[in-house]
Amino acid sequence: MSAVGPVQSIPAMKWRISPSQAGFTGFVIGLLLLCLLGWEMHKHHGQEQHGAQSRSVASADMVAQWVDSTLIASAHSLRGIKELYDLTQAQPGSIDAEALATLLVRRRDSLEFWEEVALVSPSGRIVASTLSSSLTRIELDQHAFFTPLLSHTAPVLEAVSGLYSSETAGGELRLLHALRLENPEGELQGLALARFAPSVFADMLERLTLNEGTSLGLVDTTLRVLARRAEAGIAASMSVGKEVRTPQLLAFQSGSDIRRSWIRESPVDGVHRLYSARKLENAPWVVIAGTDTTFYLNDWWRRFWALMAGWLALVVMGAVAMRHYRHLYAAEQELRQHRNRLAMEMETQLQAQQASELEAAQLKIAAMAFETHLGMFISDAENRIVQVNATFTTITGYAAEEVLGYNPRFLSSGRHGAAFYRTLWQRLKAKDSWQGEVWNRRKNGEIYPQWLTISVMRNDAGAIANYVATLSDITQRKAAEKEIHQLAFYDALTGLPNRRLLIDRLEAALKDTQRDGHYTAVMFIDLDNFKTINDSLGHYLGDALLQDVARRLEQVVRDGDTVARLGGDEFVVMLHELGGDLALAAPHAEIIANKLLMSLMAPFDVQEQVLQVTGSIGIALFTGSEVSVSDILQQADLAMYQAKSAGRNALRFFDTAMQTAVVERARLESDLRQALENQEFRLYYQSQVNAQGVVVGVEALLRWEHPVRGMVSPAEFIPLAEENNLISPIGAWVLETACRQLALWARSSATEGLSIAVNVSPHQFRQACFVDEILDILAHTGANPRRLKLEVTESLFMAEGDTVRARMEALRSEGICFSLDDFGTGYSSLAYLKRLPLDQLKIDQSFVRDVLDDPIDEAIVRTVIALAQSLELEVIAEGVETQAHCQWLYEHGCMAYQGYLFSRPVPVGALVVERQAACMRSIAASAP
Ligand SMILES: Nc1nc2c(ncn2[C@@H]2O[C@H](COP(=O)(O)O[C@H]3[C@@H](O)[C@H](n4cnc5c(=O)[nH]c(N)nc54)O[C@@H]3COP(=O)(O)O)[C@@H](O)[C@H]2O)c(=O)[nH]1
Repeated sequence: MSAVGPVQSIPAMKWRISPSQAGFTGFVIGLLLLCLLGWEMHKHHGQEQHGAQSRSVASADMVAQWVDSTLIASAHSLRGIKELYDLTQAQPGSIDAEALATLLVRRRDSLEFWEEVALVSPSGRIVASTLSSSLTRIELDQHAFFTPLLSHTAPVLEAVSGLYSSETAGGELRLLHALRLENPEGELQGLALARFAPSVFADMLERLTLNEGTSLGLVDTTLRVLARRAEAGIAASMSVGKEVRTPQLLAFQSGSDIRRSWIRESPVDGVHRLYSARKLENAPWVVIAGTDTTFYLNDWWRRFWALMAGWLALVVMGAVAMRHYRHLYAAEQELRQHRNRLAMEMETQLQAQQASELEAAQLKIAAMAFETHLGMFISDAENRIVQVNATFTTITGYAAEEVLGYNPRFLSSGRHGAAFYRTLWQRLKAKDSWQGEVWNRRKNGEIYPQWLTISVMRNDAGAIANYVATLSDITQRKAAEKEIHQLAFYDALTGLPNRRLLIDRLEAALKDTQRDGHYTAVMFIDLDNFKTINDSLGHYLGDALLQDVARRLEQVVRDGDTVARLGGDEFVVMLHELGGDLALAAPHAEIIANKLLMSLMAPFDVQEQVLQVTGSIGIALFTGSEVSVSDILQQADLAMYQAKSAGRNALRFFDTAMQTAVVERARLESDLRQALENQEFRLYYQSQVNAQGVVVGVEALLRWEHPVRGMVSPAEFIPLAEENNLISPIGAWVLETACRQLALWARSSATEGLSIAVNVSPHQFRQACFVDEILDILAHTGANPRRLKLEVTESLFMAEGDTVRARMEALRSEGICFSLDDFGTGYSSLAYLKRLPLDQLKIDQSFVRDVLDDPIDEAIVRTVIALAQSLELEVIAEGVETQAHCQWLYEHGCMAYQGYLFSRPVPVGALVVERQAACMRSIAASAP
């Protein structure tokens, strides 16, 4: 029995499409789907390209800003030179070429990348320069670069050259930065020129972290590479000078656009890149940043192949369905005569099957789209998570089963307050979408930044059905931004704000003071003996010391104040809001400056070395006045030099007299260089007597007979000579003269027993050839080494160790004696008294002066005498001016004296070597 009812003949199937129609329809759907995918991929390609372009534009902008800031610093220093030049013009004859050259050297050394600077007259004559070669002129008219600077009509005031081969740099490629010098009428006075190597930009690029496939380059006007760096690890300096002339670069250079991007093969390494070029503001150069196209299209290709695979799967399934359909259709044809009900049932089944297959295929595509490189999660209307993708798990560390059903708030880091989330929800509900930066917490507790996009999905009735959130981890981008900021505005060694950030803050402070009338103080700090430490103990230790100094300075000032490092051992402290009353602001600044000096004076324990440094501070105060930032820094700089001249470890406020003093000092320095050659030095002698009044020796004291100023005190010119490395030739002259005198005295019985004490500066002693030089002088003068005494000061023993001791012992073995000068004024360590081969302690005159009135000085002198006795050293007191002083010293065990009581320092002809019997007799008589 058949289970089916009577079979009805199936009417001709007017309502159902034929297999060919279905095939055509499937083909059209497939094609439409393909177009949809094509459109989507095209859009995504555009987004990727846009993203890569934005990144390369940002890199080019950052490097351009950086290079510009370097050129601004250079221009700033050139203007400083111009001001110097203006000063010489305002006071003709106030400063000669040599003094000017000395100031140029100081200027050049203040900017690390400057190699040489020069002042050139309009005719090309070198007025002053830091060049050590004998170059006297530059043929300005033979170099097109100088033409616009020298023009009389609409001249260019400042210019930077392209690469050129510098003769004075041994034919190496160099760059020039030039500033036109004009008088107030705008007439050409000359040029200030600074030469520097393109490697400054290569060094900058080396410091950047490059992403995979990226390149950075800087080209000059002739499209030659100044510096280039590609991610492949080629050093930034390797392609310098190479020409990179491409049609795109030429068109961009001649056009008016500031930025432009294009895609092409690299003329340097052949890599296909998207390039973004950017013109500089301060030089006719171009910065080019490139991104490898294969790198940034990586994701795009992955997504393309995934969608294509989905589409192919759908096509295959459609084909299978079609085949099935054709069979059914044939079967239907055969069963046309069967009952309609049976036919209807079969058709219903067929439709249901088709629908479920199509639904399955669609779900598969949706699932594939969900698995993108972005983290995604979907939550329901109550904001409970219903689905997450694999990237979500990668970013947050949470697997799907750990988060399903939970409110996403468990991801919060706690960094955003309630107001942040309130605003987020208000915007989301009003606009159905929100995006922004959010700090969230990973499963491992790490807090990280992410870019979050939330979209609202509504049902047909308009009610919220789901929230779809996409998130990307932007930790690396943030780190890169931070690194760029750190490099651009902070000193790499100490982490302090650099010159650029300091100038920004000074400009802001200037505006603030104009508004609120409060005073701001700028303090220029220079370490007094840093160069010596750096040269003798090495740069590594010097760097560590600078880091410690930076920390100490920071500890003294308030959080809102600024401590910056300009380079080398130069620091600047800026104190804000010192009030509107100068009478209060100045003392306040002075108190802080004294605290800064004190903080530097405490010993530094650097890599197991105990170092002693001091600083000199120059202070400039300003409020809403007409001064510029550069004026303020210059004023503080001048005041700092004043503090140095005042004996270091001191502070000075800026005043206009300083400017004159600086010029004066430069002139003295220049004269000092000529003094030896002009035979202006004289050696004076001051007698040293024993307790019987017998003159046992003399101290040789240097005098400078200046042709205009008369006698200049050694206290004034010895520090200057030490600073300018003139102390060695001067010291050698003193030793030579003293030894000749010893040899002369040896010929007479009245003077043969006299010794001469010669002052030796630590700088002189530290010269590697010092011992050989003395032995040579002794040999050719024929002086008896046993009559030569070298007076050294405690500062020689600071951080010197075994070298000093070895040299002292070498000289001691020849019979030369050592006296420790100014004893008690330094840190008077017993350790070196025991270790070093000393013969005599010299009590400083500052203690002797007040020994009768000041109990502290009295105690110090007693202690020094006792110390000398216990160490079996001789002791001599200097500055003995009265008989009372001499008597006190005699009674307390000091048996040798030097001072005005016996003789002032006099030329050798006026020296009295007979016994000073009168004063000693009365002392000995009254002694207990
Ligand atoms: N490296 C070198 N330093 C030198 C040399 N010659 C001198 N100097 C140092 O210069 C400083 C100043 O020296 P000067 O002005 O010569 O003063 C010396 C004496 O004139 C002075 N003195 C001596 N007796 C008295 C006195 O009774 N009263 C008084 N008020 N002053 C007196 O003291 C100075 C001696 O100094 P010292 O060397 O510490 O014994 C000075 O530091 C010199 O060292 C040189 O050739 N090389």
